[in-house]
Amino acid sequence: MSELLGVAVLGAGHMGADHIRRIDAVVSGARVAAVADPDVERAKDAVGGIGGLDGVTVHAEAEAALDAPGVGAVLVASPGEAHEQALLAAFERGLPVLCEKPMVPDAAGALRVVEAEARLGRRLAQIGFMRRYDAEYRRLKSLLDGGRLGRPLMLHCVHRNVSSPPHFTSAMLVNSSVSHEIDAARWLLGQELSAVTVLRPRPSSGAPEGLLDPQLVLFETEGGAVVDVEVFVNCGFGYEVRCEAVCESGSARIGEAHGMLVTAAGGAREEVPQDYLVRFADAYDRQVQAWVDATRAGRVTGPGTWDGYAAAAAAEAGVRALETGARTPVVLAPRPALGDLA
Ligand SMILES: NC(=O)c1ccc[n+]([C@@H]2O[C@H](COP(=O)([O-])OP(=O)(O)OC[C@H]3O[C@@H](n4cnc5c(N)ncnc54)[C@H](O)[C@@H]3O)[C@@H](O)[C@H]2O)c1
Ligand SMILES: O[C@H]1[C@H](O)[C@@H](O)[C@H](O)[C@@H](O)[C@H]1O
Repeated sequence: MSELLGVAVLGAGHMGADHIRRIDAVVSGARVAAVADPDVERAKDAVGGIGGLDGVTVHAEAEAALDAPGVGAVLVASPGEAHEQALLAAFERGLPVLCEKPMVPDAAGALRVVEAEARLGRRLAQIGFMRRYDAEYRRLKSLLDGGRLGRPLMLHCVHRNVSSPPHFTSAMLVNSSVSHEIDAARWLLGQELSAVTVLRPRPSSGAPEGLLDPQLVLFETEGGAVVDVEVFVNCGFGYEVRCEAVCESGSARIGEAHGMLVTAAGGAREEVPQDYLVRFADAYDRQVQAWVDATRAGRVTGPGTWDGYAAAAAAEAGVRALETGARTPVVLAPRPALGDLA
């Protein structure tokens, strides 16, 4: 296919604006065809950032962007609560979608999306778990899959943000931030998560009033592995994402060295990225390029709606565990095959 893929971007906030720039300047084979945001000025600013409105329409309503001229695919970067409606609207129109995480924040809504896609009988959605496209995570995945270190016993994970946005809640540490570790653990280990417990240390004085930050989230898997995640979204000093896999005959650690190491005046200083747009820049680029390439070839690859649902179910159990202090099972619905619900 030689024609560029026309993409409608829903949501022109931090991620949406960055994806608009990426589609325009980094990714090949696609162009921004339409942008929707209820804050139309924000949408116009993002479009202004790629040189203006030539060939791009701006809308207040997501559905209007899906129906705009030249749209052949959709990138959803609105808040999680808006994703179910956006995904179902894209499915109704037969449009392939790349949807930012969390696919849908609640498990029941996420399952409705899985079922809607199963009724179509073909995949249409890729979910934005971009760590699967990060070079270090990919190396760790092939090492574990190769079996050289033996069976993985534990994953020790760290997820720190400099600060959280104003609307961030204690539940969002689990269902927004830790959703990345949930997906990474399922993918790295090739197993579903089976139970979750959340410990709540006394909150940092750097956290906003009432926010339970940090938290220690412990998952058990169906194959008997344990995954611990320190999540700390107001650490104040850097964006740090680490993962160590401890296996029967060795361990492997990623996420340690990202910035430049500057040695001067008798000391050495390593730069620490300040946010995800820097730390995972290459992963977002590869993720969107892979989506565009697959879409233009008539295929859908990468994490799918079942991964989005499984992450939502584990996160929902995690939020219950946070509230109750109890070990909480992760219960998944039976997985429908594509076409099963036709
Ligand atoms: N993959 C990652 O690492 C990563 C990083 C940050 C955010 N995200 C995800 O990206 C999504 C957006 O996050 P953000 O940080 O850009 O948020 P944001 O608040 O900066 O931007 C969201 C934008 O969506 C708009 N919006 C609200 N309802 C809408 C609707 N129905 N249709 C279209 N637009 C709508 C808002 O007006 C706002 O401009 C979330 O799902 C978030 O979890 C992912
Ligand atoms: O929505 C964001 C995003 O997913 C980031 O990758 C994560 O580090 C943040 O904690 C989360 O709030």
